[in-house]
Amino acid sequence: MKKIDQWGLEVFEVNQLTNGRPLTCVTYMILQKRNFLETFKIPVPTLLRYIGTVEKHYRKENYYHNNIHAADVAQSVHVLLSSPVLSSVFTDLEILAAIFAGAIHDVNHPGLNNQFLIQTMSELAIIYNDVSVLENHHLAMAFKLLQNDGCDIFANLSKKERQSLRKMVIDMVLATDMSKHMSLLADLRTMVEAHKFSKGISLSINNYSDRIKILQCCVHCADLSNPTKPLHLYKEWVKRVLEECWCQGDKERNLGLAVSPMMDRHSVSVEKSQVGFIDFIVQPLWETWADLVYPDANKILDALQENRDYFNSKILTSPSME
Ligand SMILES: COc1ccc(C2=NN(C3CCN(C(=O)CN4C(=O)CC(C)(C)CC4=O)CC3)C(=O)[C@@H]3CC=CC[C@H]23)cc1OC
Ligand SMILES: [Mg+2]
Ligand SMILES: [Zn+2]
Repeated sequence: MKKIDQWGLEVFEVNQLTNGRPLTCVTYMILQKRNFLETFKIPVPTLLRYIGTVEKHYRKENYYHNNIHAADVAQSVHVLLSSPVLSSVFTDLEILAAIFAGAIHDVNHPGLNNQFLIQTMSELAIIYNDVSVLENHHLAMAFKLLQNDGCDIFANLSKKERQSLRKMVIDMVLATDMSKHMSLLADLRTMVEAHKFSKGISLSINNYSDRIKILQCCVHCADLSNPTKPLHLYKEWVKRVLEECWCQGDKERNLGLAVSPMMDRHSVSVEKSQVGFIDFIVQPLWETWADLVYPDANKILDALQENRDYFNSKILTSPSME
């Protein structure tokens, strides 16, 4: 577990070693490492009870949106916020909020996307009026579980700290809704451009909207970090996300609903969709993040490029083999 600070933690091995409790283990290690248990007076039994309950509310039957993905995102947030360029930019409370957001950001995910829940007028879509249905559900569940006996890990924070943490966590998890991706990226680009003119001056951002923007992007980057990880991990995530998408596609087909492109096991080209996902979504976001924390994310950008080239080389070249 000394790898808790490294990009590319063997999170599937951690899952094996912890008998299926990687989220509890990773979250405990990170908070311990950052001395947050002392700083925020979080009793270990309370942390283990709460995060253990959260872990149980991730659906193990999901191939992708499960507790391993949550552990992966929480740990990735931890590494991103350890970036030297960002050292002394964020307060301990902001970092605690971001790690917590990463840990709970997909809790109780049904393995179906917002579009499906809305189209089938599911209970969740009715509750949240079709607006960021999943993301609202993850947040409500996470904060509800805090009220379980002996689970309030934030009991020893001041009222003001609790309110601030809650607002930041809500803003970060709502920003993991992919429908917010383009506007989030545009805002980040604007900030990076503005920061370039203050070259050399360390990232000094003193208004909430800029600070939360960077934290939102940090969690969003972590949520879209699969293609930036060592290839063997990335390939495992591709297998899992496709399995989960294809299950949804099967449900859509059986319900006579239109099957979205990536969800159709009979038509999707795995390699093509990964190259497209990287070119249109992942690379633009990570390029901008890497600009913000230059040069700290250069190795991550290189790994992304290598992984893109790998999948691109696997695309069947001769058209006849389409
Ligand atoms: C490891 O591979 C993946 C991991 C996670 C995801 C997720 N996908 N999405 C959406 C992202 C936006 N989106 C697409 O871009 C689908 N798509 C196209 O529409 C055409 C294209 C750009 C050429 C290729 C392409 O990928 C739909 C799916 C989510 O909302 C999930 C939940 C939150 C974060 C990411 C996650 C996708 C992966 O491989 C595609
Ligand atoms: Mg999500
Ligand atoms: Zn996620």
